[in-house]
Amino acid sequence: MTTDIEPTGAGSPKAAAGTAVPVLQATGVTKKFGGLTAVQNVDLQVNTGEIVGLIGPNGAGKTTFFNCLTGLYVPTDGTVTYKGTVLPHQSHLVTKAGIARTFQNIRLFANMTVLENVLVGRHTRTKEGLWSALLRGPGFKKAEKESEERAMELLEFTGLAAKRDHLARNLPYGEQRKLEIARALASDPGLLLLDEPTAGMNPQETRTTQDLVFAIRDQGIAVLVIEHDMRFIFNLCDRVAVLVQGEKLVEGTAEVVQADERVVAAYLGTPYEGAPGAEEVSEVEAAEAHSTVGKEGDTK
Ligand SMILES: Nc1ncnc2c1ncn2[C@@H]1O[C@H](COP(=O)(O)OP(=O)(O)OP(=O)(O)O)[C@@H](O)[C@H]1O
Repeated sequence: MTTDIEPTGAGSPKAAAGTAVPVLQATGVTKKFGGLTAVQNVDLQVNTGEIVGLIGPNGAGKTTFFNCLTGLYVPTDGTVTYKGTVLPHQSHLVTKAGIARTFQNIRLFANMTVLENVLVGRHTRTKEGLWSALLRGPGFKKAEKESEERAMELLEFTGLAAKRDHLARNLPYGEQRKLEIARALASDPGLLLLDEPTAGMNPQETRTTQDLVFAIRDQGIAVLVIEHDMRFIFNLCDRVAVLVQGEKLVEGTAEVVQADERVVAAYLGTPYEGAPGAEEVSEVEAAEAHSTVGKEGDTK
């Protein structure tokens, strides 16, 4: 069996040299839920060979933005293109186009084996139809064999090959997250979206996940990752975008983002000049100051 992927740990922190070509282009993406604007006019580009981070405080709109990219939500406004083609608003078509994702809350088939979970992720790339599957003809058997070989390659890649016959629900938490990544990779994506891949992991597991993401990038798959673990994000990403109250506040290298005082203020909840909602905050503060002055005056 030939494999075009190296085992976990083969990655390196440096992006592969070469001309950057846009893989994902989100332009003016807005998502409203009734009166709540969860994502406001966000532009984001991910290029070939890149790992891009998306960070922001709780409720900033990160997952909603992911859902707009992957067809789970229809954006209220804006467009999303993958390799220059506008994406449909249906998640299975987005997967077919070449974008795969994992979820914040693990979504495995708990009572299926590790191998079966990866095979499920393979179905968008399997051409054999229903009748072929029911009759189990030669075409189906060949496709089934190829799918299984590919699934095993991915289990080797993610370090889960020895557990191929274990039920997904019996895996330790960190391995369940890796299995989600293996299943996402089974659709042969050009872009992988990871929603909090290290949530609940210990430092050792986080380190292994970092190596795994580098190795995925080194296979030519661009990565966009949401994560609250700042050390992980800043070690991993070529670029980081910061969302605050649905708007993109800053975008740049780890150094640029870390040095931006507005980012620190956003995480600490301190309003800064021009921040979304800052005008309302200063109006409230002015009104409170005014009423305090009034009360002090009353006591005189
Ligand atoms: N389906 C929905 N209906 C209504 N409001 C929603 C829906 N999904 C998200 N929201 C709201 O949109 C805002 C952004 O939520 P979102 O989950 O995208 O934030 P997040 O940055 O991913 O947060 P966290 O880091 O906590 O996961 C929040 O105010 C949330 O309550």
